[in-house]
Amino acid sequence: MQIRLTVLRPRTGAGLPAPATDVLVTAPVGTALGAVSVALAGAVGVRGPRSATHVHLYAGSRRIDDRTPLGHPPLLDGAVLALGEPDPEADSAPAAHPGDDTVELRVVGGPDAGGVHRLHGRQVRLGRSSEADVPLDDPDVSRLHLALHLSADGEVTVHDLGSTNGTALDGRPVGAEPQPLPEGALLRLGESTVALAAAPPAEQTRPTTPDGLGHLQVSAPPRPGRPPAPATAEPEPAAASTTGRARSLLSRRLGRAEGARTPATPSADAARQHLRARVRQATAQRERWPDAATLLLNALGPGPRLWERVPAHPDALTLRLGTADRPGGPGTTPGTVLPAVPVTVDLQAAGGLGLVGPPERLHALARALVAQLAALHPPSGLSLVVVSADEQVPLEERTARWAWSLWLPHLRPGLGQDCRLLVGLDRPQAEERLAELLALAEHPADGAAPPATVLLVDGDLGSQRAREALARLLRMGPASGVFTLCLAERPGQLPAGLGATATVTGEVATLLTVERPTADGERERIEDVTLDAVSAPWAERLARALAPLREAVPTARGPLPDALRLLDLLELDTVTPAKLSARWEDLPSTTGTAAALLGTTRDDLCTVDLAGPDPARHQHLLIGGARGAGKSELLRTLVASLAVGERPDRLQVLLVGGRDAALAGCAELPHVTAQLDAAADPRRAHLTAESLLEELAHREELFAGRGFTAWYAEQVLTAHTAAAPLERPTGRLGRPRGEQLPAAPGATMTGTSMTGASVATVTAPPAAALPARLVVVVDDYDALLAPTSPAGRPLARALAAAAQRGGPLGVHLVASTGRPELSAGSELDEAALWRIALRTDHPGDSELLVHVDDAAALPEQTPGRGYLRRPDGAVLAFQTARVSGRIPRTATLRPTVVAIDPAQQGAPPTRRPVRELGNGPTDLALLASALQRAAERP
Ligand SMILES: Nc1ncnc2c1ncn2[C@@H]1O[C@H](COP(=O)(O)OP(=O)(O)OP(=O)(O)O)[C@@H](O)[C@H]1O
Repeated sequence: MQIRLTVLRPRTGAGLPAPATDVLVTAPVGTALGAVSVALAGAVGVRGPRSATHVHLYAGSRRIDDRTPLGHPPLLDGAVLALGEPDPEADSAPAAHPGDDTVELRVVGGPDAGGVHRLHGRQVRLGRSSEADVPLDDPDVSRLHLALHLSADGEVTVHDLGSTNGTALDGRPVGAEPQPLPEGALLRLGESTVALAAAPPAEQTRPTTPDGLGHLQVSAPPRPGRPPAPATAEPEPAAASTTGRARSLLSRRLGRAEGARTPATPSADAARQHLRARVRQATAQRERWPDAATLLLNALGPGPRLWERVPAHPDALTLRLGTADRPGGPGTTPGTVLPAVPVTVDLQAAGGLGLVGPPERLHALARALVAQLAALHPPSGLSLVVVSADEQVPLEERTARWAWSLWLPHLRPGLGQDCRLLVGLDRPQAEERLAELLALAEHPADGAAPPATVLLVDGDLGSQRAREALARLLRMGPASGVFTLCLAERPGQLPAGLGATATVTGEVATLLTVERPTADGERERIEDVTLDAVSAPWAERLARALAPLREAVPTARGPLPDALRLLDLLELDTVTPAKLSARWEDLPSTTGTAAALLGTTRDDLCTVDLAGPDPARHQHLLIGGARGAGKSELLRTLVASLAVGERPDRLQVLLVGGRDAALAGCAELPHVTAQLDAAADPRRAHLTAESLLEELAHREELFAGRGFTAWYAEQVLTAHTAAAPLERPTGRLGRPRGEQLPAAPGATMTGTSMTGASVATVTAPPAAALPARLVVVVDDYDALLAPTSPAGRPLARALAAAAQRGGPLGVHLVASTGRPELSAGSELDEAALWRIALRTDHPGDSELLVHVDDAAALPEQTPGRGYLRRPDGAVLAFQTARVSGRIPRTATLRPTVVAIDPAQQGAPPTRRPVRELGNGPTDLALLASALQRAAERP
């Protein structure tokens, strides 16, 4: 396990910020904080204490117990630990505890947006000065600009403190006389907009589950769709505006809205309707394009809107740049203006966006945009790449500027990029990032569309090579899947090919002029947009809130992972007999299952269900692929996964191995009744073939025309009814513990005839138990079919019979073939409704297997990648999860704490010579041992 933490050194003087160091902690799962606390103190230069008991670490204002395991809350990725004293910043943290009744003041727009302030006390002053209770970094705001009063009964009033530029409440000027400030009303001071809101209710917080590895799994985002427009009160008509600079500021927003608010409508009713439509539209637009404060609250919660913009979302990749007075839509009087509604740019339409202006303001705007992308789009649907390699700016400054973004989970490389994070903070890193993006856009890994990436380029790229790569990406446009945000001081410094621009204007650089494409292919220019900008500490707070969050489903779109661990997918990182038997306990008692989790598709987990959904149809699986494509590993993954999913008395596995004893590792699973090497032991092959045929005949007789599922359910029901009056504790099938179900004559095949003397592990079901579902797994099926395989021929005939008659009887075949042309036309080929093509040598092989030729284009470097054809005809690309790997190296190493150099995060990481332990147990061995013990539990 690896987590990134920040350690704060005790302050050296009052008012001075605590010096901070970011560290990478590498430790086995379950390591307690105490094991690394001395090293954490050492990382910030505090040496001396030899024992953990002398090192006190705090998360916020709370001391952390030394026994807290690393990777569990609060020791999650991105956490800040204060050494020796509570975190001095902890009290100023906004809204970490939703659900109480307090009122919040949110800064919803302007050059210092995003703030969320809990209102405490009777009077709260807002202003530019540090003396203000809510300081705002807005040049148009006076030092002490306005005051809010909170009465004991919860009423809030506002009055201006004699500010230079005035205050406006929903368009009406506010003077020295206190006016009620209702929730949701927009209060304007300078270029900033603030609003009162109730703290979000606790039930709006999305559930999270710690994974023990430093992350919190967040449940899937809501389905794509737009949030409904909330009901709002009608505003009062606006009054006249004020004088001087105040007039110039307010009239820009209010004057035009003013004029529009006196429509010549035929009746008062119609006027009211138009006014209602205007309010509804403005509110709906503000909801749809959330402000920075809403984003922060959703990251901290995490709230319902976190990562809502999955790729299919109608607003995916559309950025809110600021707010302006914009024309009303249908239902409002012509000429109506919606005040202070978001102005957006759709990156999918524009391809790229150029941002021009003075660096400081530009970076604050860029922070708001990157934070917005990260809070609204899940990392599986969007990756972010930050490149800041302009050699005119010192490396330290570039690094400090973008250090906050390094906490965003969207910067983690997911496609084998040679770096720790997707950043380019010097020339070689920038060249590498651009080359990677170009390669991905021009040669997508497996023929699929490249994943969406937003590339932020801050200033010049530092080299001709990188500039050329960017120019090629921009020429490709949205088809490249890369959407670029370019920052420049002057328009002439922007590269060609950006479809939209936003230029910072205004006396104090708080406005934007936006040029963007319209839906009908024209260009549109919008002036006087009050830009949304956020401070660096705000952006870091949001990024740290996102740092530990992970989507509950490992992949939701786009690239398939290069490698996956089955135990991770099964959420069995630490696999114990108790966990396994708990899963079996939860199984339904009527019909056995035969579902195997194989890996992930682009959207979801990849599962094969041999028992459903139509049990009357033959449910077999045929797997084909070239040498080294990953067939044997896929079989092992399938068998391991079947075993986790069903108890050994209800699902049994017969292994028929091919060359290389590829299935040997599975023989230890308690579900495996026999393992046979047909070529090495022709006699047993013969006996096995006979037993299989007998078993089919026996089941046909026993079930008397019914299917396995129906018959099984009936037997369980009968046993359950018979057992009920006994009032004894019942077992998992509903039968009294220790009692047998009614004898099923002949139902002994799995315990006797199919299990031979030379079997590695035999776990027989209780005598006379119900016949279990039987999965016959055959590696190298084509070898059995070959005319040179006399030993295999009887077995091949029995397998053919199982293919034709077995499905409804609960006997399923899973077979792999390296020569699809040999297995083509066989009974199994005819009957298999589930089909997989891993990488094939020829398109024709892929066609034979999954009826599309795509598997021939799969790369050799990613064994286990393939296409699954489901019984409904859908064909999905997937990556097989691995079960024969050894436990990750970090799982057994001594814990280490290493300082992180942010400037090197984009450089190739130092290679470890061995990625897995050479002689530790494989995941399969760990799983088999835990399954055996689970099977022995009463
Ligand atoms: N899903 C996977 N993830 C990562 N590596 C894999 C995966 N599947 C297979 N490999 C690796 O690829 C190599 C070949 O895998 P495997 O033996 O399963 O292929 P095969 O198709 O059975 O080959 P052959 O036909 O030669 O027996 C092995 O080194 C294995 O570790």
